[in-house]
Amino acid sequence: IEHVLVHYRWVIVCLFLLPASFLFDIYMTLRAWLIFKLNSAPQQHDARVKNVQEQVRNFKLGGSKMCTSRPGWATVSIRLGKYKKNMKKININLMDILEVDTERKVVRLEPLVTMGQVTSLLLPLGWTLPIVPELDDLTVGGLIMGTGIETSSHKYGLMQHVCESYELVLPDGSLTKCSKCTFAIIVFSISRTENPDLFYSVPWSYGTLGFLVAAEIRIVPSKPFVRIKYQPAHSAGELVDIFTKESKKTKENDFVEALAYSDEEGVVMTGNFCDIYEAGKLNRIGRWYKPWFFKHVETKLKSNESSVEYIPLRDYYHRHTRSIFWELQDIIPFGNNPLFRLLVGWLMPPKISLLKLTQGETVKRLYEEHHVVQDIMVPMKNLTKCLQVFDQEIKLYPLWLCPFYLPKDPGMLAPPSEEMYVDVGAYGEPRAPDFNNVKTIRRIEKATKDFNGYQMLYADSYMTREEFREMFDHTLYDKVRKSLPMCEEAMPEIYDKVH
Ligand SMILES: Cc1cc2nc3c(=O)[nH]c(=O)nc-3n(C[C@H](O)[C@H](O)[C@H](O)COP(=O)(O)OP(=O)(O)OC[C@H]3O[C@@H](n4cnc5c(N)ncnc54)[C@H](O)[C@@H]3O)c2cc1C
Ligand SMILES: NC(=O)C1=CN([C@@H]2O[C@H](COP(=O)(O)OP(=O)(O)OC[C@H]3O[C@@H](n4cnc5c(N)ncnc54)[C@H](OP(=O)(O)O)[C@@H]3O)[C@@H](O)[C@H]2O)C=CC1
Ligand SMILES: CC(C)=CCC[C@@H](C)[C@H]1CC[C@@]2(C)C3=C(CC[C@]12C)[C@@]1(C)CC[C@H](O)C(C)(C)[C@@H]1CC3
Repeated sequence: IEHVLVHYRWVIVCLFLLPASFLFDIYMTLRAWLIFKLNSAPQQHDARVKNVQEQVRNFKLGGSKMCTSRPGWATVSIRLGKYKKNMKKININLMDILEVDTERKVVRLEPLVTMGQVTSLLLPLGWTLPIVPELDDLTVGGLIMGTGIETSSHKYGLMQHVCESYELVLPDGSLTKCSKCTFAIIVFSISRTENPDLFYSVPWSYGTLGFLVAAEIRIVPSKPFVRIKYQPAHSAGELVDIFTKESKKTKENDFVEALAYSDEEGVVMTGNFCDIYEAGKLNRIGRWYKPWFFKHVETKLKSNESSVEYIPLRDYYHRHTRSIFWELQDIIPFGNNPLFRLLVGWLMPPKISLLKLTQGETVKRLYEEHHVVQDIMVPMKNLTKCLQVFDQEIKLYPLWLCPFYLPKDPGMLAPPSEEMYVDVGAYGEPRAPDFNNVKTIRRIEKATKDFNGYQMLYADSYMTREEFREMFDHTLYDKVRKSLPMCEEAMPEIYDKVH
């Protein structure tokens, strides 16, 4: 049965999930279109927020705590969110783009707006978010309460570093706005002044301080294409050298990313916005019949020379969406076959939420035992050692390498000094002979802590509460939880949601 479930999962996926994903997308597109034509989103926002406040005010203290009502299967994470079972679920039905203000260079978004929605709206206007995490279905709320990273992060940092303000319904039902500025502004019905402590403790808080109802995120001008340069490397030293050097060029490179295909080979990609492309070098990698991006990049290893291509901006942002990084090859083994792409490619990828909903206990257990999904964020100077640990412990390729700048802001991440970090992402089936899910991941978590690094918390974490508190600085978080009325009684702690 296990063999059939794993090797023939594609039958269910191709016959049922792909058409279902397609119908769901049509529904969402029609809905967004209708809302914009009726121009109703901004007017309905205040009423919807009042509804969230009412639900929170109706919560009775004692025993259970509060979380959002978003079902576990709908989220972009490995978790099913079992903690939600016994909690009071607050329905946050806020999924619209409220305002695009090109003068102040900010966009005001509701928490269920997805990255796919943002790029289809902003790019035609010539604007973009400084950081656009690449999976279409990632939401603003999840990326702010968790974290978000992209290949422009070497310039801008993480999602939290490009946010201007958050509007939250607090555990006592009051509405507040917080931002990093220290001067007081009173906006509409929002009665409190800006609260920088709250602002800095929201990222990585996983919805344990209150409910996000809107956020202002910076926007930057965009251009229609990305000029991308592929630099193949044929030793680990060369890969780390080129990657480190390119990540430091924050002015010259708009995007930096690398894929390591083995312990000795990888390709570093640097990208720049541009208005026009050279004839014959345009590659619309987002088209349904094109090869999966990571397979396309792998072909660059055949040569020692670097090469250049032009990719439409939206195709670039969502370059890993069609193959769900490299996860889809395990689910539909022939998904990258040219004939399959030509005939069925336009239905791809299946929605992650539908895959989760239909996966069943056995597949879930098999994934838990024989699959790794981890993103580890370490200082760039420790990258070589980190790659060695990954090779020894899990031997899983490709690895995703994404640089990001980490300032020394207050909050959960307290790096010893501000510096360039790198996110090392491992997604797939490990080939290390001694792999044991819990033991191996615990060893990787320990190494991460020794490197002054952080584990991304959408994935499985096996740290004890003490280890978790050593990795993430809870000083400000604890202070804010104490100061917010009813917070400690009504909201769970981060650890209780993510461990
Ligand atoms: C509040 C608001 C104000 C705007 N103001 C201007 C303006 O002043 N000048 C200007 O040139 N453009 C403005 N736009 C952007 C405008 O939506 C785009 O130009 C858009 O692409 C219009 O073309 P369309 O109606 O054919 O697009 P559509 O096909 O209707 O939309 C394009 C994509 O945008 C997304 N989308 C559209 N509306 C919404 C919404 N309300 N919530 C969430 N997602 C949505 C959808 O995902 C869709 O796929 C504004 C958008 C909004 C939401
Ligand atoms: N490139 C990248 O940066 C990528 C990032 N990710 C990760 O994926 C996750 C995002 O996935 P997504 O499905 O969008 O989010 P989720 O629904 O998984 O939400 C993540 C957390 O944010 C909380 N949250 C979400 N919305 C609100 C809100 N309005 N108010 C209060 N709390 C809220 C949730 O709380 P609750 O538990 O109460 O529901 C949950 O704990 C992030 O953790 C991100 O780090 C994944 C892939 C790529
Ligand atoms: C920081 C970055 C770039 C993170 C990328 C993370 C992705 C690779 C993760 C996020 C959600 C994720 C864990 C998921 C899966 C693969 C890896 C994903 C896509 C899959 C699709 C694997 C197959 C599983 O049966 C199941 C459907 C449950 C999950 C769903 C979530």
